[in-house]
Amino acid sequence: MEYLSYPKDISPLLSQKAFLALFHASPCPIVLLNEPGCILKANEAFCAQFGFTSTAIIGKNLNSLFLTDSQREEGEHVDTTIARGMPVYKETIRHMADGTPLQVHLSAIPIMHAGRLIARMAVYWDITPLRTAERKYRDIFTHSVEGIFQTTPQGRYLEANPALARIYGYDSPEELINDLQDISKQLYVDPGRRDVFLEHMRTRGRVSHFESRIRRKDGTIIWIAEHARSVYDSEGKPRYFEGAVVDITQRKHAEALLQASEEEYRTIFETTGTASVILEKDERISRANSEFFRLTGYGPDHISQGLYFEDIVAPSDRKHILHAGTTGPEYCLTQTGPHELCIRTIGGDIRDVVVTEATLSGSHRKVVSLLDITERKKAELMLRHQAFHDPLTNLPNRFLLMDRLEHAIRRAKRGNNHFAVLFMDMDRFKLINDSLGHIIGDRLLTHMAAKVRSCLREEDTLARFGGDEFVILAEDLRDPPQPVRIAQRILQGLQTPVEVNGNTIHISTSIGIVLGSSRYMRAEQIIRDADTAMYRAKAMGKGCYAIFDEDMHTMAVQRLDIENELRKGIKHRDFVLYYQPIINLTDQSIIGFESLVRWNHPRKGLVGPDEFIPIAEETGLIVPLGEWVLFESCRQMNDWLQRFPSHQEMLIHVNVSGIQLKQAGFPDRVRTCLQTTGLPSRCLKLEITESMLMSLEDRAVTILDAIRKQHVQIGIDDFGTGYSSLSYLHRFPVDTLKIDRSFVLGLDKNNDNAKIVKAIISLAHALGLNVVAEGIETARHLTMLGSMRCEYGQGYHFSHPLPAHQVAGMLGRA
Ligand SMILES: Nc1nc2c(ncn2[C@@H]2O[C@@H]3COP(=O)(O)O[C@H]4[C@@H](O)[C@H](n5cnc6c(=O)[nH]c(N)nc65)O[C@@H]4COP(=O)(O)O[C@H]3[C@H]2O)c(=O)[nH]1
Repeated sequence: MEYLSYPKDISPLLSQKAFLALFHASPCPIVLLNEPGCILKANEAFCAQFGFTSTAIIGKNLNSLFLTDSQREEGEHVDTTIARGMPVYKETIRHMADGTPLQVHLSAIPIMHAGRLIARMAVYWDITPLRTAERKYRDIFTHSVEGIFQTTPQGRYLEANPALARIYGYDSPEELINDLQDISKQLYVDPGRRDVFLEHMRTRGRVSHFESRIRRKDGTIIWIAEHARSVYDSEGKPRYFEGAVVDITQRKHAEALLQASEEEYRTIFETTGTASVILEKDERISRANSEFFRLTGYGPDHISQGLYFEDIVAPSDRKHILHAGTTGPEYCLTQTGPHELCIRTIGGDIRDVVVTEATLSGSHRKVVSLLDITERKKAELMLRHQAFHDPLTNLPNRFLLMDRLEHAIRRAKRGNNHFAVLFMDMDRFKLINDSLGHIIGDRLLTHMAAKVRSCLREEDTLARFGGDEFVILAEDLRDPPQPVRIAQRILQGLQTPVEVNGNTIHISTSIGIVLGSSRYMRAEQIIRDADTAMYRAKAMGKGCYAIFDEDMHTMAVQRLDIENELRKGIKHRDFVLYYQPIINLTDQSIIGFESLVRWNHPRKGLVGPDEFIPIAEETGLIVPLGEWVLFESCRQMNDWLQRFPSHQEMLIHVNVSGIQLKQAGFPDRVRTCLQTTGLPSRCLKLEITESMLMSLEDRAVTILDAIRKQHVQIGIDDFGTGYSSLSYLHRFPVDTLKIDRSFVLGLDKNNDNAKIVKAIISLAHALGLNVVAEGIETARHLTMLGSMRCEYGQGYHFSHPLPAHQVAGMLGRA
């Protein structure tokens, strides 16, 4: 304490100018006290700090001035220490003049002279802000939710706050500091992670967002993010690292989930098979999948340069999207839910797509999917076309024509349409088709279609109605003769022969014309009348036209009546069978009977088959009627066989229509009939007309084979009238030829007929068939046929067709 060893009296010091200047200029509050502790001097800083005036405190005892009762003891302790010549340095509380406590650092220094205390000096330093700040930062350190640490570069903890202990699973920071001796090994899960941390510290002096997996005290693994910096010593060497730690495990889990869902979403987005895009609020495409790029030809570059949904919509469909914003190219899809749209690819191709939109939740963005249905649309169009067009000629078919006709009728009823229907049937088409083959037949139909089309106006409908039938619907006619002029043009146009595969073929058609009138309610009625007129035209000769008139109408009505009555007749079984014997021409014995149906009409009496069989065939009623005839014939023949045992070899010839033959399962029905009636199959012969047989073509062979397998015989009826070539005969599995009665009746008058009959008989024999001659009316017929070696015959010369009971009498006598 030499520097404070002053002369015995302090007064000289107090009067030294230099001391006083220094005393007063000091920013630290200082008081100079005499030995009893009374204030000799107080500097300005003291007065200012504690709120005293210098004059008011000079001479006052400092302890009495400053200390509260509770501080008396402390004051005495300081005094005692000072009295022993020892300085006192301590933090304590001193109160200002107004009583406000201040935290101060007190330096109480004895001033000695010759080993004796002569004065003392007290220096105060207000440390209230310092301690407040310290407390504040300590609080932050202690209560922070982030872990705060100081570690040595070697990997030991110097400091850790409670939050860090909590994050790492320790009960207290102290436990953490004691336990974690080597951060590198004990804390980080991934080997080398601490090295990365140290490398950052070395090169940059800090880390931020340094994310690592760490092992907690209980072994569980969590994710943390560290922010830390190096603190260096005066030589620039790192003294320690300090920083903060945040537990980011939940965020990492959330991120992982998000990433997984993002992955899932991306996979779905990419593999959905549908072109998909994400549209921003302004309809800009911000993302697209590879299917979109494949469909549209656009690529990722177009997206990044700014591609709007409108850019891919075909101009024709842009009206379906609506200008939605006021600034920028903002467009939005106007429809929600799946809807069809045409898009234009980068190459300019137009494709049909089904658009489906979904708004992404919580945003204005949308996912728009475009399902390419171009091929499906094409297929639909094709199917629609096929459904309404004939594949051979590409003309409208029956359905389309009927639809247009219904429409024409409705317009006519409103009074703004005069129309006509022309029904055409190619003459002799069947003959040509059968003799020259289908390919040529098809070529002729195509030729006819083109020829007729060229005779019509653009707006007229020409339809292929089926087979060789064509129908024209001519609308908005100016005058009644116009359809006639159309018919004449067609007939004239067809006069030029057609060259097909080296064949020169003359074709013609018969045309039935119906003028549209208000009495027609339905398209079928018009077609029916046009068909009737066409038959009239055919009857007039080939290449004619006929206009449907009232007579025809009457006939058509009569025909309709017959159809209705026939229906009833079948229901009521108003039919009877007559039987005409078939004779062995050599010994004139009866070898069997042909069953011939008659209609026992309630008003007209017995009606012959020519009057109703054609109508039954047209309407399909021949099927139930024919079934009855077959059953009744077999039943009757079996009855005779039972009653007349000497006639065991008799056959029953039953006429079968081609319509019946075409019915699925006809051979099975024959078998059932034989089983039900008990007639032996060898006693049944089915007669099919030559023309029916030809129309069945190859199918006939299969059906007849199935019938013959049951040992039922087959005969060709009306042979010679069906335009068939004799050379076709060998193709059909038949047993008998029946020469049409027109040839037999003319035998004695026409030498040509005799030649034909002779040729037919020889051919039949050559093919192993037997022959039945129909229509033997005279003994001369019989003689001639005998000389031609015809085995069998039937006709009025032997017997008219007879009712069953008369046949029984005949058999009884024979
Ligand atoms: N001028 C003349 N005619 C003779 C003579 N002998 C027989 N006839 C007639 O010639 C027809 C022979 O029958 P079809 O050629 O099978 O011709 C039959 C056959 O094609 C058809 N038909 C008759 N019954 C049936 C049947 O049950 N089903 C089918 N699908 N058609 C039948 O009706 C046609 C006509 O039968 P019908 O009027 O009974 O006429 C019978 C018969 O009465 C004769 O010496 N001179």
